[in-house]
Amino acid sequence: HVSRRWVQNCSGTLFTTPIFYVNAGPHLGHVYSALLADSLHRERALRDCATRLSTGTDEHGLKIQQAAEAAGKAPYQFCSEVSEQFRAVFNHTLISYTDYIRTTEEHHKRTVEKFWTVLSERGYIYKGVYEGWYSTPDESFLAESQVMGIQDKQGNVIKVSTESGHQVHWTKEENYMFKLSDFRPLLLKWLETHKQAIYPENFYQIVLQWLQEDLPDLSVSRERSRLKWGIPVPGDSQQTIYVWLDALVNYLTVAGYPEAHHSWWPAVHHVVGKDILKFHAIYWPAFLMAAGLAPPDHIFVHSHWLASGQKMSKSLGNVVDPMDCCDQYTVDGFRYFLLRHGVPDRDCDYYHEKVVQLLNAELADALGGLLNRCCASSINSTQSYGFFSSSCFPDKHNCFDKAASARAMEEDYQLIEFVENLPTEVQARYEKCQIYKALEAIDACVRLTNKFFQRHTPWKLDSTNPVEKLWLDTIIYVTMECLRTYGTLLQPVVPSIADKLLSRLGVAQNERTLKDFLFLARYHGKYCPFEGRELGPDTGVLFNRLDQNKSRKTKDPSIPKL
Ligand SMILES: Nc1ncnc2c1ncn2[C@@H]1O[C@H](COP(=O)(O)OP(=O)(O)OP(=O)(O)O)[C@@H](O)[C@H]1O
Repeated sequence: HVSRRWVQNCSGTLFTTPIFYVNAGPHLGHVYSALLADSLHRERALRDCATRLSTGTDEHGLKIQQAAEAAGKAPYQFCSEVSEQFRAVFNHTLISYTDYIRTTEEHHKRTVEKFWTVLSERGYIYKGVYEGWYSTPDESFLAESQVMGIQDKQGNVIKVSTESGHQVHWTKEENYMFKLSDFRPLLLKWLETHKQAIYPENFYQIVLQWLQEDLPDLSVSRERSRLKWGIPVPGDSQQTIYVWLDALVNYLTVAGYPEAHHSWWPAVHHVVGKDILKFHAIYWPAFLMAAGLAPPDHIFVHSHWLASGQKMSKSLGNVVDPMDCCDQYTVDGFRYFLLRHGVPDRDCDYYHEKVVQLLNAELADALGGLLNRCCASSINSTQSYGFFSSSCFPDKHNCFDKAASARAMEEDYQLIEFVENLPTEVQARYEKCQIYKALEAIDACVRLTNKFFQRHTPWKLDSTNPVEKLWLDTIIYVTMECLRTYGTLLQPVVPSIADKLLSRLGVAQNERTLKDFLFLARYHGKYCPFEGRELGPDTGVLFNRLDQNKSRKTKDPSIPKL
């Protein structure tokens, strides 16, 4: 049975978002990463599994040092202000984080120092002279194969990173190096034996490809004279720990390393954008192996939101403000759109018309319309959950039950089969971080339920006739059971809408988990606590239709303010 399977599979999981670099405020892309992790975390909680969600801010490095200088602020004050902006946006968009970490916190510094010391004591760090190309915006040294020459606006030939396009400069300095080159065989073995470690599959293949290429040792410190805003190397105050090593260790800080991480490590699921795949899928597992720890269980990678065909990014300045989106579409509407339309394995274009069209079709018309119809007092005169009649809807597998009064049709049996399987399908989609597919499956069922309602034209049934009343009550009960399933499954994505829907159906807070979820109990000859229950009092619209032109006019920056 479905619910038994869930309990068996249940173990504690720590979901993480990337920690966000505070050289500028949050945009839609950051919220998307956080939302994916948030709904994975909420879905686990719905199955009564132990789960945590961590997010936070990455606050060291040259870019922050420079951004703070430009803003005329002390680095820590600058970081605190931007970190608070991220926290405010995550609170507003209902990201249910359990841990919010800042890399400037003392306990994180201690974890990084400890982690560095372990790497050093195990012989994976040595001092060397590094000479090569350096990209300040990317905080990375690059091999010759990773740079190319282009002409700048003045016609001078400059070198840029082939991956990010940022200018690079020839740099020579004494650094601590990490023996990354030692780890190629171990990383390959890990990926061979953990084919689901990096998901979706196309990113797994990309990482395998990288491992066929040159894997030089990695510089993991910078001269303190150049980079002051960072954690000093233990025992060498002239060097600062590389910001990426510092940032990645945040996951261990949250897990409680070095004393208390065992109950959460390696049951970790990182959600990351594809731009930081190499750091998470090569450097991070190698650091962990060097420290004698296992790599994380899963790395879920997602692609980018584009604005007019280009990656939405703070350096390009083409970002969409998540707060504006929440104003226009409501928080739940915005969450639904990003998770329903965002496909992790390929980039997605973001534009207003698409959001309005999707939300009107799926949340307002299909889901909201269905709820309205079965709660309308013209059809549901007793304002209740309905009653099930097995003579109208006999058990398909029990031929003795088939009575002359049976009204259910073949398509109705198909509907209940689809809805019955929906929780399992949704769970399978979540396990692969295919939330858009989970939502697609729910939407397909919502549409089938609308058809069921339409097919039987309950508004034509005479409720004063006892025989017709039995069938009318059954139609309402079946529709409500379907809606209860959708409301329960939608909680990780649209928590407020799901709450409104379930409250309207009279489903109590403690009846909303998936642990003992049973669909259509009465059809299976079991007791159903919801049958005949009075509906909740909130008759408000589930999701108001959006006006395509209106929202656009108020938010289009090309329209000058009067
Ligand atoms: N356009 C985007 N689409 C989806 N996710 C994004 C996008 N931009 C950023 N992210 C998420 O936020 C993380 C951190 O991004 P970052 O802070 O580097 O933002 P950015 O706007 O890309 O900055 P920069 O322009 O300086 O590279 C990414 O790894 C990814 O998880």
